[in-house]
Amino acid sequence: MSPDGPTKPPSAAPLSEPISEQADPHILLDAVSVGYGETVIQRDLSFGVRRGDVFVIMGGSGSGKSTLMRSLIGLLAPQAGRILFDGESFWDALQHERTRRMRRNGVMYQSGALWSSMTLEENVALPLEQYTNLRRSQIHEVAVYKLALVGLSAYCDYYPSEISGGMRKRVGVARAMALDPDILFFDEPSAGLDPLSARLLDDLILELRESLGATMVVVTHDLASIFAIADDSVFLDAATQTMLTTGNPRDLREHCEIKLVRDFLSRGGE
Ligand SMILES: Nc1ncnc2c1ncn2[C@@H]1O[C@H](COP(=O)(O)OP(=O)(O)OP(=O)(O)O)[C@@H](O)[C@H]1O
Repeated sequence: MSPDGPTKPPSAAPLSEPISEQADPHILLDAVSVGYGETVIQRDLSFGVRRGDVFVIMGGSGSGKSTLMRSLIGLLAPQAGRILFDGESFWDALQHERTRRMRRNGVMYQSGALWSSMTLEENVALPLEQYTNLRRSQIHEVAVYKLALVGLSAYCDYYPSEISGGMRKRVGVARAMALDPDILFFDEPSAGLDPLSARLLDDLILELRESLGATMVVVTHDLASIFAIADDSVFLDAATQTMLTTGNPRDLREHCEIKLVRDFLSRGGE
């Protein structure tokens, strides 16, 4: 195997091997393939996400990051393999168990995905109204609290069109946290943001990890974000349609034996 070639992924090991070094991973992928219909986008994905880590799914455009994300958040069944949360196989579970699990996973979508006709508070309250039996006054309290966590308590009555793109993303984070998830998924959080707003969102992700202790899974190809927030990562490759490596991105930038990964993490300039 050439150290520079995108050949067999060094860490795509069977379940019985190195992944077990991670005691009690929060999320575990075991030989997962994802794609659409007969078309495979990524195959043989085997890695663990440690509890409380910020874990980044990275790779070039079209490598399948969002596709993998869809399988992790319950929108797209994998073509093969297992995805385990707390040791339980998500896609093998009964529908009502899957639904219960999905409620424990918060998702922040790329656009923020807010309802334009609702105030920020109403947007954050929506999952509480849908999935809990809380009284109206309690829902109000929780929604205001979540907006305060993302620094927007003064904007509860604003509409999405009245705030900036960075603030809308924060509302998306507040809504993703509404049901006190123990895993938070972020799809391209910095997309469309200026560098300063993107940096503030990175800071927010780290603050929330500290204060909530949640596990964060982030899809991004923004290098500044990757180095700012990631404890651990997986690199997906479009050409070989599989993962090339896992690890802390700073370590990978310096020491990864695969040139493609080093080039990606240093913008091609070493
Ligand atoms: N609904 C779909 N049906 C069929 N193919 C799809 C669908 N969505 C995405 N694809 C294809 O899957 C491949 C991976 O796309 P995906 O969006 O997962 O990549 P990505 O790494 O997230 O890309 P980017 O960084 O550009 O957002 C692409 O070739 C894309 O055309």
